[in-house]
Amino acid sequence: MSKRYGDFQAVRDLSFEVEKGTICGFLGPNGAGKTSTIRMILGLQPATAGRITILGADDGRKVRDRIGFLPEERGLYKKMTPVDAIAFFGALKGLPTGEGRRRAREMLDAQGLGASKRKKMKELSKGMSQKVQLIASVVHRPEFVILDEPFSGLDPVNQQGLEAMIRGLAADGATVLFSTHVMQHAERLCDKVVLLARGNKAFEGTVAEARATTPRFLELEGAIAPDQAAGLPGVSGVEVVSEADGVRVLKAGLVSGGRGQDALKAAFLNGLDVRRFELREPSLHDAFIGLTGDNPDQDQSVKAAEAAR
Ligand SMILES: Nc1ncnc2c1ncn2[C@@H]1O[C@H](COP(=O)(O)OP(=O)(O)OP(=O)(O)O)[C@@H](O)[C@H]1O
Repeated sequence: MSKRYGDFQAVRDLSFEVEKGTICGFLGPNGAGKTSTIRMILGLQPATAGRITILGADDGRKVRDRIGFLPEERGLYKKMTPVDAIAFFGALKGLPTGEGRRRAREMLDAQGLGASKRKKMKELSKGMSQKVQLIASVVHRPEFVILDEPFSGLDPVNQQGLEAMIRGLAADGATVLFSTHVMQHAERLCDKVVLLARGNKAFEGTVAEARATTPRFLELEGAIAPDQAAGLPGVSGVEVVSEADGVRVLKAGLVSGGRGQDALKAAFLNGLDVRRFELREPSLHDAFIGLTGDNPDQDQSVKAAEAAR
């Protein structure tokens, strides 16, 4: 599918599949087109071109009661208790209120939020209310769960809690699609990732397959010049990561089949001042940069606005 807003092409010829019962990460910087795509999947906004199939339907609205959605813009009624808020969202999906309240209590207990059951939403911390909102979006036990940037604004402990919740949903048989610009979450959670940059799909496959697209590299630290590192066997492309008082941290790419120990041996024989030497496997973050040339931490809507000016 594709999406245009006036002259601006937000999503271009995007195509991907999410297999039943898997966790799929939809990854890209802010402004890459993730929310636009999710809104098209849900039938909340029309595609400019293309089509989707979700749970056998050609429009997300036709199967809305079988889908759970956590939007990027969050907010639950501040004066409600978590139990009431969760049951309310369940009722919107056809779940009887009594059953919604029963499930809400059970799920809040399971998430360690039992003590907050009688508080008002406005009294909860951001991490707690985000967990409540996730529970509210899945209390009707949807087959397909779509989460837009579920980790944003959470501290590492709450992020871990949320990761565990997402794993639990998949373990219970749900299919999960979540968007994020933080690659580490996807690295830990996903069966599959779809990488999006400036509205274009850059990659679809497993995390291991994504990593394999990017060469391994060496990290060298010491009083070494980039061209000295570039002369080591198996090394291709050297960039300076940092430099202070003549000591540099260098990132040196390894050619396919290049061996770290050959480079280390040569560095030793050449008398290079190497104080730290590490062979690094590329992370998903490295793979994203390698595949797209973009940094996932950089907001692309800003770039898009600049380009339009
Ligand atoms: N209704 C709209 N009208 C015009 N431009 C829009 C509209 N919605 C999104 N855009 C633009 O389309 C691009 C993609 O936005 P989108 O929200 O889909 O990206 P995203 O990857 O979800 O990022 P974020 O996480 O920041 O929402 C951005 O440049 C954004 O400014």
